[in-house]
Amino acid sequence: MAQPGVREIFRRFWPFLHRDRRKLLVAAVLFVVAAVMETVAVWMFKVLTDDALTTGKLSAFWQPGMTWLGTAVVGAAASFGGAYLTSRAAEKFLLELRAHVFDHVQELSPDFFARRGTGDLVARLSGDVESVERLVGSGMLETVSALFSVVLYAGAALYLSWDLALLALLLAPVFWLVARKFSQRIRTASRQERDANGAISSVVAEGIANVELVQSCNQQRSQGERLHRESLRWFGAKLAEARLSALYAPVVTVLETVCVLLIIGVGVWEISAQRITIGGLIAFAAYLGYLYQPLQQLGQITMAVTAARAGSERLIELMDQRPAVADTGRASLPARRSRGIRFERVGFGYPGADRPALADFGLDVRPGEFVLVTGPSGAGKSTLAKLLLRFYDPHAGRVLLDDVDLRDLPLRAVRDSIALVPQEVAIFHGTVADNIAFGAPDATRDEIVAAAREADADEFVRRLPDGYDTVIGERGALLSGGQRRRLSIARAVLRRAPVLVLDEPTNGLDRASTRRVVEPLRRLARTRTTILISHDLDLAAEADRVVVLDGGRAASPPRPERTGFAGDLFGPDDAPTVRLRPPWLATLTNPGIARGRR
Ligand SMILES: Nc1ncnc2c1ncn2[C@@H]1O[C@H](COP(=O)(O)OP(=O)(O)OP(=O)(O)O)[C@@H](O)[C@H]1O
Repeated sequence: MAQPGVREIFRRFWPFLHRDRRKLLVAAVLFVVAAVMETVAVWMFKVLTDDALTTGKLSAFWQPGMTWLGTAVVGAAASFGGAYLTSRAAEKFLLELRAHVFDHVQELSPDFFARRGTGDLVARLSGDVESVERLVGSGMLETVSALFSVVLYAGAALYLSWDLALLALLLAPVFWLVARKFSQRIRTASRQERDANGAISSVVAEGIANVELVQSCNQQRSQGERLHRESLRWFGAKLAEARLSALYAPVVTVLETVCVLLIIGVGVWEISAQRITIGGLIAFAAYLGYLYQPLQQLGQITMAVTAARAGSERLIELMDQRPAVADTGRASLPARRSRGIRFERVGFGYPGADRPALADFGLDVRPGEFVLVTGPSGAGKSTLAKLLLRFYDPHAGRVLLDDVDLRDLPLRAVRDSIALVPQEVAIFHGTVADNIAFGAPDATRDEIVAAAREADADEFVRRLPDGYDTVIGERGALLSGGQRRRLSIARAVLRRAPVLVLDEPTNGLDRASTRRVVEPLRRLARTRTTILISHDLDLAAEADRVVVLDGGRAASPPRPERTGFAGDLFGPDDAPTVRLRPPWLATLTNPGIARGRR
């Protein structure tokens, strides 16, 4: 994507300022008033010099002196009001833009986040948002104020001495050229700095998230080196940016001094020819001094534009990402305790993947049924859950909830109907109670405790130092794997959804922990439609039916009765059951062991 121009930046981001446009207008008027007051104040200084100072007449002092004081007070008030209103609008712009981008990002599919570093997204929501504000909010007003100041001061200078003023204005393009040169270089450095900054945040965020893996593999040094590499890249770009920014002000100051000296020299000659008074020349020099400041500001606005173009490019890229699913369905579901689910010849492939994750897949789960979905790694089991929660839409076929296509339902209704216990248990920094109530923030403490009981989590929670008020660190580092799972199940229970989907809830747990997860599951499944995704064949005995997925297709026919898994899948010893047994199962177990469990 090409960097957007200023017009495009305003088109995209003005809506976030639109509500404050009146305040911005008032601020602009106040800045103009302040500039007018400055102009009048300098003029009063000229009058004082010529009428009172050079003549020594006190009577000539009062009127211009009081006028000067009055303009100073009004100018100060206008300046304060303008600055305050600008800051207020600017901060609100930041709040609204950040909230909008964050809300938008939250609607994107999980796949989007898998392809991007967290740090990069954080950088876009902080530095990039601010760089856009510095142009669209405060930058715009500064430009208005600087332009008015230039017109007023230049007008007053022209009025005092048009030939001196012309000489000064002829020198102005020098400043413009210098600003242009600098801004081009700063643009490159700014973009590089932002990219490197995003990469640093990603390395740090990943390092912290995966600290156990890093330590167990003794990879601290390589992670440190990764950070060092990105830091060096950032350091180089930041230094280049700092060098250019730091050089810009002194270069302008030297140029300014040369110009002022040149003008004073010519001014002395004008005085000798009596074309200007001494007060007039001093006021002229003052206007010139005042003039260079807004000119300098205009130069800096060029830099703000440069930074905003780089920042807005990255923000617009984010804002233009379309969610994988459209929330346009308006159908409604009948009120019911449990719901049926049907996958009808579903085909789906992830963006960029070379083969489909699901192909011509069919599955009919009756209301209240408990289905175990099993199969080898990569068979498409988690994809089923993702389609069911509408993180994605199928490319072919339909997924139905109570005979209604998910696409015809509002997203909220779909997700309110289905509680997911994901493979990776997400824990937020907060108390145990907050974590359980994440999907149902209005739940009372009694409801939270009841959900924890149902998930067999109550006992271990009560043993924690502050019970339900114990703050568990980010990612639940204080809890065991099994405890985290039970917490996640309690969270799903509290949502009281008619469908429960569990993705590998016993993965990585020992027998005792598995039992403590399975027990509550058995109870929960009695009152809900349940889909349990698992490699664990021991769980088959809990289910009404077992569905085997292989390569994105159903590999075994579904069975209607609740008779247990082992016998169903393998049949009696002498039956030709190997046909039903996918190759990966043959290495896992044998019929004798499987039946022995029952
Ligand atoms: N975000 C993604 N982008 C591209 N391909 C993906 C993505 N997620 C999964 N896949 C691919 O889709 C296929 C099905 O993945 P899925 O996660 O559904 O398998 P699974 O049966 O749940 O595996 P496991 O038991 O290991 O969790 C795999 O080939 C996987 O590599």
